[in-house]
Amino acid sequence: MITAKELCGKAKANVKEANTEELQKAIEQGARVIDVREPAEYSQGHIREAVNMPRGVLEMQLNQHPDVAGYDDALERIAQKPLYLICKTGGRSALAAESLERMGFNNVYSVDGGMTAWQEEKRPVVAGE
Ligand SMILES: O=S(=O)([O-])[S-]
Repeated sequence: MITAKELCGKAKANVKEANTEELQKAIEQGARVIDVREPAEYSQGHIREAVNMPRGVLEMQLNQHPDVAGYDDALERIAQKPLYLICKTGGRSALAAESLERMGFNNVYSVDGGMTAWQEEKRPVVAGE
């Protein structure tokens, strides 16, 4: 048996991580951001450019991302740009990144420190849906 913290630690060791500085630059360059927290957490404060797809449904909903929804090759399209996953502190996003890598995505980053770091650094957030 391992704890959730250990599970996340193993995932973090397996995936590419980015810090908030790198995320901010990536957003400026057009990268996509998916916030994998639950809707109630997202609505309390999120990055303006982030689309909410909770970790529990991410793999199933990815082809419905607003940038690619409706295309037969939605997943191939979403894979064409770097994808940054963010959660509260970087645990769920690492698990989610691991899963997307298993689906064949190789340009996926988990944001280390998550929204906690983003907000501690006073980077901009918006509330609501
Ligand atoms: O997994 S978590 O960092 O959002 S608590």
